Amino acid sequence: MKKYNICIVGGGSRYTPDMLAMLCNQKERFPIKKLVLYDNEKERQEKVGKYAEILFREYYPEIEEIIYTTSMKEAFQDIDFALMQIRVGRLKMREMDEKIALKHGCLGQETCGAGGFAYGLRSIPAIIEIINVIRKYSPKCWILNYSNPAAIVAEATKRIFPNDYRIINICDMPIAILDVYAEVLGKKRKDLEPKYFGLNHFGWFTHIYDTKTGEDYLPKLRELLKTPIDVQTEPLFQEPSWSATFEFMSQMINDYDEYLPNTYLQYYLYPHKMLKKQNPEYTRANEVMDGNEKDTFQRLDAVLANGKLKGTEYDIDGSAGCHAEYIVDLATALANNTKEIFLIITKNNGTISNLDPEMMVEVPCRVGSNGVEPLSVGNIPTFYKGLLENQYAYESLTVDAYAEGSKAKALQALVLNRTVVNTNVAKELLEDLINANADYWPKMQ
Ligand SMILES: NC(=O)c1ccc[n+]([C@@H]2O[C@H](COP(=O)([O-])OP(=O)(O)OC[C@H]3O[C@@H](n4cnc5c(N)ncnc54)[C@H](O)[C@@H]3O)[C@@H](O)[C@H]2O)c1
Ligand SMILES: O=P(O)(O)OC[C@H]1O[C@H](O[C@H]2[C@H](O)[C@@H](O)[C@@H](O)O[C@@H]2CO)[C@H](O)[C@@H](O)[C@@H]1O
Ligand SMILES: [Mn+2]
Repeated sequence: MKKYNICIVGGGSRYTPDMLAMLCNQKERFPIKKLVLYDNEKERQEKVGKYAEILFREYYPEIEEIIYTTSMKEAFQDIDFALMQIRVGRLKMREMDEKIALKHGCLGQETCGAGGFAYGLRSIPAIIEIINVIRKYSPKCWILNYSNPAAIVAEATKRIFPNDYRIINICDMPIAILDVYAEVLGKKRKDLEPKYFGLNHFGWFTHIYDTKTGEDYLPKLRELLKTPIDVQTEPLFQEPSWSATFEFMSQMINDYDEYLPNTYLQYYLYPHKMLKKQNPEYTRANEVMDGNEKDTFQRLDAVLANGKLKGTEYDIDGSAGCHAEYIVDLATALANNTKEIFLIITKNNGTISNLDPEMMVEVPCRVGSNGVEPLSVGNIPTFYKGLLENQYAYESLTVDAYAEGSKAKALQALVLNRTVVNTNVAKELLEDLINANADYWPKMQ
């Protein structure tokens, strides 16, 4: 079986250690020859890189090469797959995004509203630069991007690299949702085939079919979910903010009599309610910094001190599968032309017939060695069409604001966002965001 050279871009991410463990557990179906970790922060990359060396020595001794580096030139030579998970400005800037929005009475969230807008304008230039360098050294490598805000990143990559079908933007939220609901149904995610339409973090499941019998479980699920659920075995439910998010699904399902919304719609359909739940002094970024990020790097320190994982509490033998396996599923579909179906962010081109062909929509796509092939959705009803056109106009204007360095377009984008709306608020918010992002954003006038 062919062995692949893979590069994790944002190799210092808090997700990387679990992703590496997952790659070790998946080596039979996705063998790796060379592993490269690339990050622009040396200290962080070194820590994860040293962890990778210990992990692979114990669980993947057959690997031929491990490189961790802050040099793009070194990182991107002869790569088959680049997995992109960068967070420009790290969690410190996420905290700024969330708190600045809240200061102006708007929702403070990583990818939605003013937070997602600010994050998008930081991500775009970094991602474009990285893709240009990858293409110089590995012209045919598959670039699997899940750096956020994926909707805005996807709109930018479509515009700058219009013919590059090897750039694929994907999000794991629908996968996490299906994992949770498969458990509610007493099934496995792979028993289910979803029909879905929307934009990233802004979409709806319309059917959830049994892959064998064709039965549509969505009506049954909607009934079950009208009462809040608690899926203790699901790791996400151990985090109060995620269990609250899933609990809130029942309100959305009770209020709307069709489909199954993506969890992120809570922010757009109930912005005032969500705003009231937020603490302007301690946001989700603080929870992640004090929780998952801290725990992850403490775990790495312990492994580096022990020099091993096997026989310690950090042993990965028998560890449960994780959502990140979808990346290997996707990579194997591309490499082996399996034609499996994934929800991907891709150019509409008539897939949703009554929406702009230019929109970057999130829809089921067949995936094979020639890339992604969206599956027809047809016309969508007026309510969804209106919401999606409004949200896409916001996303598109955000990319215009980047491309033209235009404050006017930035203001229009913010006003269109359902979590901002008010022009005077948007003007003040924009000034604060421009000042906070001076090191990252293009100059705007
Ligand atoms: N789409 C999805 O489904 C999904 C799911 C989870 C996380 N994410 C995204 O993955 C990314 C990583 O999240 P995280 O919480 O692990 O963040 P993190 O801060 O732990 O890690 C991000 C890493 O990116 C590095 N980085 C920042 N700018 C860079 C650049 N220009 N070049 C190279 N490296 C750079 C940072 O130094 C850091 O080590 C984020 O964009 C997050 O939103 C996406
Ligand atoms: O607030 P965070 O940083 O914990 O989460 C933000 C991300 O949330 C989604 O990702 C989930 C993912 O769906 C789930 O499978 C599991 O891996 O946890 C992730 C969050 O930790 C969302 O899809 C991402 O885009 C967000 O960045
Ligand atoms: Mn996502």
